[in-house]
Amino acid sequence: MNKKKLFFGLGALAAVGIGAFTYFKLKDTKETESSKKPTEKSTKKKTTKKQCKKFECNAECQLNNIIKKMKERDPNQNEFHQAVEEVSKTLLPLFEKEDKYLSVFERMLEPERALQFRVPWMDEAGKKHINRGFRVQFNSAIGPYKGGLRFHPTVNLSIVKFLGFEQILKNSLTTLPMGGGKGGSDFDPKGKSNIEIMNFCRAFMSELYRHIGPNCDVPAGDIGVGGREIGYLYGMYKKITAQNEGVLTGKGRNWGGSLIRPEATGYGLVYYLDNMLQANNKTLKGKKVLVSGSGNVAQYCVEKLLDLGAIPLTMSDSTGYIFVEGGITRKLLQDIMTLKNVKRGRLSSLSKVSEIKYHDGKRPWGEECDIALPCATQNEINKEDALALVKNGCFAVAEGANMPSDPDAQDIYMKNQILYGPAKAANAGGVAVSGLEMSQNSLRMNWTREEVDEKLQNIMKNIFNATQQAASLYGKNDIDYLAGANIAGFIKVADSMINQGIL
Ligand SMILES: NC(=O)C1=CN([C@@H]2O[C@H](COP(=O)(O)OP(=O)(O)OC[C@H]3O[C@@H](n4cnc5c(N)ncnc54)[C@H](O)[C@@H]3O)[C@@H](O)[C@H]2O)C=CC1
Ligand SMILES: O=C(O)CCC(=O)C(=O)O
Repeated sequence: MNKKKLFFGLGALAAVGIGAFTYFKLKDTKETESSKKPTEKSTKKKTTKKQCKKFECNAECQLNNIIKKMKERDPNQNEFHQAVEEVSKTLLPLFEKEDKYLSVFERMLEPERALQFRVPWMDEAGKKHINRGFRVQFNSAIGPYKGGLRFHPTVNLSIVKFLGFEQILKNSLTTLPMGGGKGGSDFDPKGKSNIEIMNFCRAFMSELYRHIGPNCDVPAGDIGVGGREIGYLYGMYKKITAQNEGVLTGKGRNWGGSLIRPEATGYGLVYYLDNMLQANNKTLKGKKVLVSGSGNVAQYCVEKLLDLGAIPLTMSDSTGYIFVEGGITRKLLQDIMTLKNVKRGRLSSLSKVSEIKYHDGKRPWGEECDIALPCATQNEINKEDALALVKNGCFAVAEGANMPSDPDAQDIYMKNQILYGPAKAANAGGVAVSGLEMSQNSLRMNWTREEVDEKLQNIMKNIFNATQQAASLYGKNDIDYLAGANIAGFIKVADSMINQGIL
């Protein structure tokens, strides 16, 4: 190499170095200098794709870059992308006002820790099986990681990350000190014997135990994980560690559980709905309600609807739905609880009961109603379903399940001024009472049913108020509770992350 070329090469390297240093320095400064607000002019600047270069990039352009990078990093995680994109759209007005939050948001998209492990177990016939276990410890800015475990054949890293990401903001909304996490396995509990369920839970905990603890990470239930599974998981944790401590929630009431935890997600959903209706001069009494699902959340949602004088018309499972013209009665609900929780059977087995119409392979969203409460699983309401709801008179949707409405369905709610209670606000009652279970464990005390229920009602009221306030500050309109929930949940976590430095 001649001297001229060497000189030129060194010069170019130095220029790139100085450029990169200045860029990262600028990024750093944005995050730590929280008091510097952007000027009116800079927040209003519109960006075209052409303008999208490092130093001209406004909030929208920077956000697009963050989303692009996230997708490139994990191209196959569709559910996670969906959850993040929904949140990011609603946070843009906040980022435009306070650009310190952008880099925090970027950091928030990367889990603090994502664990994947082998779960080998044996069935009753002596056959060996291998499943995959996951625990994503997403964010601990405001407290120990907290969130459920899902056992379902569809579970993969994308599902666990979408659920864990939602959990960060949901837990923040509860006002309790809980970070976000989620876990599970692609194990399918359907058709397994009690002994097989126990074998699997023991195998799962024999790895998970080393990563969790009452001040570090506190799992609970979700789809396919109820009181029975929490019992087997807790028993194994105790056997390995010799510690009797609040490492899981949803425990049995005789061994550290909280009263009302089984009911909490369904009850909390109806409390949130009731607050949302009252704020819009409506009531629940006499309203016809479509409920999907027939598991933990759906069952107690129907129970609370009956308490408050509404008329639940439907319930469903993965093979179809039941419609009851005059409304599901307490007696029928009791039968469904026994069918699902004890016999572990299908709703189709009720098809011969005279007052029930069973619709095989369908979802309930085509029926006439006032209110829809999806309580089964993600993306169970699509564009066609949402259009059918609107056409058939539905004026409110509140989500018991996590992310049950796909983005098209959400757009339709918005365009038609449907009162929409998004999952991370409306179904936060479950994790809120899990937080109360943790408090009772720490205090070594048990609160009464009435005490816990009163706290749950207050928490759901506060969550509704927080989502309402943030909606009127940053939302597209005063009933944009989706934006309200995302923004109210995000600010608390983001401020805590900023306070704790770049970790
Ligand atoms: N258990 C809890 O405390 C909380 C649960 N959730 C969410 O609520 C939803 C329901 O959970 P759980 O009731 O706890 O579970 P679960 O296991 O008790 O019941 C799940 C229900 O969903 C139905 N289901 C599952 N996949 C389906 C599909 N593809 N199509 C139609 N129905 C289907 C099942 O048949 C069952 O009725 C999930 O989205 C979960 O993430 C949200 C907050 C807390
Ligand atoms: O109670 C908990 O920790 C779990 C609740 C949960 O998984 C959820 O809110 O989706």
